[in-house]
Amino acid sequence: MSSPDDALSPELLEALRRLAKAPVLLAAFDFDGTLAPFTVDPQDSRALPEAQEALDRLAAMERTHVGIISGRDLGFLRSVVDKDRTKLLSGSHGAELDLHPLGPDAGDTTIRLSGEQLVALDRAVDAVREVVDRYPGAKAELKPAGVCLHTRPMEDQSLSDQALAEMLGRFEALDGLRITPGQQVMECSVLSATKGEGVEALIRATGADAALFVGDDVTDEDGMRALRPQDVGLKVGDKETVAPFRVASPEALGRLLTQFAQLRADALG
Ligand SMILES: O=P(O)(O)OC[C@H]1O[C@H](O[C@H]2O[C@H](CO)[C@@H](O)[C@H](O)[C@H]2O)[C@H](O)[C@@H](O)[C@@H]1O
Repeated sequence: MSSPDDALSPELLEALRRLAKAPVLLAAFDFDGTLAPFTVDPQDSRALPEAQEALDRLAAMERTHVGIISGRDLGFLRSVVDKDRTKLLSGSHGAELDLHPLGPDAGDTTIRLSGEQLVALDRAVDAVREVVDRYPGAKAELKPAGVCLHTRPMEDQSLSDQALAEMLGRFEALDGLRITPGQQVMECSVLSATKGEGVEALIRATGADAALFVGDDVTDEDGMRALRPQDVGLKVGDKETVAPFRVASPEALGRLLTQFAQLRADALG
């Protein structure tokens, strides 16, 4: 069903029509807040059915690659958004790559931490656990190269802000961490990869003539900045962005993707 805030501007429609005609196309997406609305428990998060259907449809088309570039790890992405194993995956904010649709020699990247990085990660995990103990409702999420403090389950907004600020201070006092504030989350990684590297890796691996990248958060801006002049950046929501286009919500994106999949199908004939 369409909604009044869905009407695509003529400029966005024109950009999508142009992208749909690319000889080789990459359509790449952030996950949380973009394909999937936020949930209190990160494990419950799923792409909206309309968005998932459009991604699956696009990924089945010739000369069309679908990528997911997320802060989530590859295990989560495989089991939740790539069940049919047709998508290119960049996990852990660009640190992990799974390029299986391109064949076995496409150049996957897995995380191997040095002794020093493992020590830094242990210290970060301890710091998160200490903050979780002090703030009822706060939760830890462990990842292959990092750890997050989640405060969405906390009822008191000012306590949530306080927990996030305290977590930031604790991370800043430790060595070897890249800190990424997010949406009611404070995350750190012992690796320095960004979503810019994720976008570049997928463009390089697919040889895409043109790419679409869609994201909602601060970390997605690295991906937006990695786009080339012929590519299109699309922001979900109202946060600051370098992207030239916006949609209001994951729901609006799902509807746009249905239209975009049809444009691509028509262009491929
Ligand atoms: O790069 P993304 O795909 O956007 O992942 C960024 C982080 O998203 C997740 O946290 C966010 O979504 C949760 C589920 O909706 C929500 O509870 C939380 O408040 C959000 O910040 C995820 O849990 C993190 O690991 C990702 O790094």
